[in-house]
This record gives sequence, structure tokens and C-alpha cells, in this order.
Amino acid sequence: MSRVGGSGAPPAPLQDYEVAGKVMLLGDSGVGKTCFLLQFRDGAFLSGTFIATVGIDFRNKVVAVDGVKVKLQIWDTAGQERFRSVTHAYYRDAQALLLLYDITSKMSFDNIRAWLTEIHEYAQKDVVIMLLGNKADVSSERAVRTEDGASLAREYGVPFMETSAKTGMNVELAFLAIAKELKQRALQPPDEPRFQIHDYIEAQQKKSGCCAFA
Ligand SMILES: Nc1nc2c(ncn2[C@@H]2O[C@H](COP(=O)(O)OP(=O)(O)OP(=O)(O)O)[C@@H](O)[C@H]2O)c(=O)[nH]1
Repeated sequence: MSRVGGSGAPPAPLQDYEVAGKVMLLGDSGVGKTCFLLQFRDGAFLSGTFIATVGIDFRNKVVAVDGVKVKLQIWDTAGQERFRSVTHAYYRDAQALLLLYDITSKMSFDNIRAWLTEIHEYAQKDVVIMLLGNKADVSSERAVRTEDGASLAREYGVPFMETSAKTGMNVELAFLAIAKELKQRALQPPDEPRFQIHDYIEAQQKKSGCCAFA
């Protein structure tokens, strides 16, 4: 995460943001990472043929958080095992990790513990992690109970939400919560109360009439 400019620094006309941070999307192949990113960036869902990501790719999006522009550089990683060594190299620079499983795939949920072990091995100690149960729109094929997602998240002390890259459910909220956390880390004076990502997600979900599991 970086703060752009600073007191006395000349304005940077090409950088239309004040805070920047790297966010990585992680999780098994097919859980919906690419769709999640495209839903956030373009508000679109590409249904149909599944084309697995090869290696790693990134997109930028600037979001306004309480009047501050935060640039999220979002890295979409390949979930397939054979690309893992490529993605490990990118963990160290990431300030935030969105870890996805597919609520219709028990295996993708069971693999979350292995993902968290990998994260603890390769990522920065203070990285922000969020657990997301994606494809919540396919409730007829649900294989992972919401309570089980929430309970795993509690065990690891990370915030949790169910999402849908198809309908857009909680997609923006996930990135906005990350942007708020990055903004507070970069700009907030130490004597002010800290932004609490768990509380924020819980409050937003209550507001929208949805489930709060943070
Ligand atoms: N119903 C539904 N389908 C989804 C959702 N998100 C993704 N999909 C579908 O799931 C399949 C895989 O989505 P991707 O976004 O390519 O998965 P990925 O995690 O990026 O996969 P890798 O690139 O191999 O790591 C595609 O057929 C998508 O259309 C969702 O929220 N709901």
C-alpha cells in the first residue's frame, strides 16, 4: 500500500488517487475469481464456457472512500495447482487477499485451510484476508452451509460473506471494505479510532437485510 504525494510533494497529474494497494483473488480453479473481478470492474457477468486463468493477470479500479480515491490493483490468479509457484511470488506485495470458495463445491471449501496455510507462509504478516463463499445464487446446489463458512472464518479471525459474481451480491461491498481498510492504514492518524472491517461488513449486511456473520 502506498500513499501518493504527501506534504510539500508536487501534484502528480497522472495519478488520480491518493492511496493504492494490491489485492489478490485466491481460491481453487472454478470458484469464480475472474467473474468476481469482472463483476466488480465492469458490472458484468460472463456466463457460459469456463476459461481457466493461465498464470496471473491484473485490473485496476479506483474507488472513492469517504472522499478519498483508493486505487485497487486487483490480481486475478490461476487456481490450478500447476500455476501455484507463479502466484506465490506475488503474495509478498499484496496488502489484501480475497479467498474464495464455491458454495456448491465442498472440495473448494475443504481446501480453504490449505490456502490459509499457504497465505501464512508467503504473504505479509499484516495482510488483510477476507473469506468469501461465492456462487450464493445457486442455492439449489449448495454443498457448504453458511454457518460452516462463518465458523471457519471465526476460527481464523477473518471477515466472511457469501457472494455472487453472477448477481453482484456483496461483490462491491467486499472491495469497498478492503479499500476502507487500506485508506485507514495509509492515512488515519494513530490517535483516531481504527476502522474495524468486521464491524463494517456486519453493519452493511444488516442494512441490506442480509445475514451478518463477521
Ligand atoms: N452461478 C454462478 N456461476 C458463477 C459465479 N462465479 C463464477 N461462475 C461460473 O463459474 C465458472 C468459473 O468461473 P471463473 O471466474 O472463470 O473461475 P476462476 O476461479 O477464475 O477459475 P481459474 O481461473 O481456473 O482459477 C464459470 O463458468 C462462471 O460462469 C457465480 O457467482 N454464480
